[in-house]
Amino acid sequence: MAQINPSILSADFARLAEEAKAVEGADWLHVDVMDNHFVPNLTLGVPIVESLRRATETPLDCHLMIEDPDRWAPQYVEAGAGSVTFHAEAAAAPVRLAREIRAKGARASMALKPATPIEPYEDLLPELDMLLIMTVEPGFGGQPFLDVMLPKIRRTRELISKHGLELWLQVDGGVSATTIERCAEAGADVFVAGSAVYGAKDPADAVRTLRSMAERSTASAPWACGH
Ligand SMILES: O=C(CO)[C@H](O)[C@H](O)COP(=O)(O)O
Repeated sequence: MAQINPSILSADFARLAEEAKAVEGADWLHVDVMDNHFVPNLTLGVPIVESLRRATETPLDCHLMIEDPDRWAPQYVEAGAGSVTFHAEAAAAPVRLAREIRAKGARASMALKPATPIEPYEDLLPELDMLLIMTVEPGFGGQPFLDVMLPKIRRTRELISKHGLELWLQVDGGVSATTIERCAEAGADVFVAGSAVYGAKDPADAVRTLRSMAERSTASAPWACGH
């Protein structure tokens, strides 16, 4: 089943609780944590995640675009995140960190920037619940989708199938009604959408539309059966 995770990076930060409620019905709320070091932008941290946890029933999918995730990621689990994504380029000990996130009770996920290949991480995949392939350079919403990432999505789906893993494959960046079908056909099953959801007149309806487009595109994919 396709999952749609609205990215609060495109929400109105002065009304975060209302903006979170506006997309109830989404699978997860994608929370973009940026430290102005790993990426050239600054957003929010642990206290706001704690507040969001109280403001919505939707589980929180925290994407840490930060340096030193080995130190900070466990605090996001304690703050109430149901899934925590750290970047492969930033983690000093990704296996140890994934195990710690899981041991604390959240789903462990690792992200790859566009220029980072999947192949060196093949042996780590069983340690993860989700792999995030960035389809823009991380840091800002509203950027155009990088379709040169489609082969990497395909290769990652093949590795997941080869190893028989129950790993979710998330894409983030430029996902919209014009790009989601290509991502789904390539093998993604979790879709982060910022401007395509919060830029819509009815964000909840945008979530439903994106989900049905993705589901139609993957209905006959062998890896999607029973998903
Ligand atoms: O991680 C991100 C940027 O680093 C955002 O989640 C992403 O860009 C979503 O915004 P949009 O759908 O508008 O591209």
